[in-house]
Amino acid sequence: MALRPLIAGNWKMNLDRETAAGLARELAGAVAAAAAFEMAVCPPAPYLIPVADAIAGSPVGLGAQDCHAAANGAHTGDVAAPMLTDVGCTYVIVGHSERRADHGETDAVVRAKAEAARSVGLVPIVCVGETEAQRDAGETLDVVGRQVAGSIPDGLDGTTLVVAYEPVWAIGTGRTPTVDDVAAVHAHIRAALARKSADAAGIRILYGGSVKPSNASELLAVANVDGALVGGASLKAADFLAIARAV
Ligand SMILES: O=C(CO)COP(=O)(O)O
Repeated sequence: MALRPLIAGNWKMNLDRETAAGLARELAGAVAAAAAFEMAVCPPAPYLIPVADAIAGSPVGLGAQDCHAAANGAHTGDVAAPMLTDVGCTYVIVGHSERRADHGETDAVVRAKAEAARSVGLVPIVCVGETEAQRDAGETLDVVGRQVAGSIPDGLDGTTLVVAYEPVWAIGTGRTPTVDDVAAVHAHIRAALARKSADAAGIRILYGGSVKPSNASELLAVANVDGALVGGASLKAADFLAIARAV
């Protein structure tokens, strides 16, 4: 991998205040600034501030799991991108398949969120990935290509965006695509990014979906895989660190 890999933990709707801060403290104490990887954690919104405190002064970065497309206003229950920078976030996940499914987020909505994030200097981690039915129908590259085209802003200046390829059927299931399949999709995403940015080669493309210590080194070694977006295995410090150290 030519780019410095990003190992990001998506804690989803898990942990409580104490365990979240404890996990963050453990990671902060274990990661050196000169590590071969960059690490970030994405806790639930109420725990962003205690986690920010726990990782202060460490190389571990902070990300949120979603943001609204508007900078403020009458959007009960939502969180705006400027609020996330205000509490110390550098990343925000947008368009996770769980939000696309639970909240009906379309490519256009995801793109607006990515634009809102970038406008305040947050790096969006834009998620794409096919369902099992789409894979079985041989539609994976079409689906992912369409999602990249629709969810990622045009005319990207620079590399202040990350893409995460997360096959829906691989999330939380223990199943992963073959390394050849991962390579094919990541190459396809790289080509699609080249239509968005002159810096496509510098945009990190993460793989996500059942990444664990036992499969991390083989997945992270695939061409155009520039890190991982980890769910379940990011909730245990030892497992998440083992994944990061597999780069
Ligand atoms: O959805 C994911 C990360 O965003 C992946 O989750 P798992 O690692 O639990 O499969």
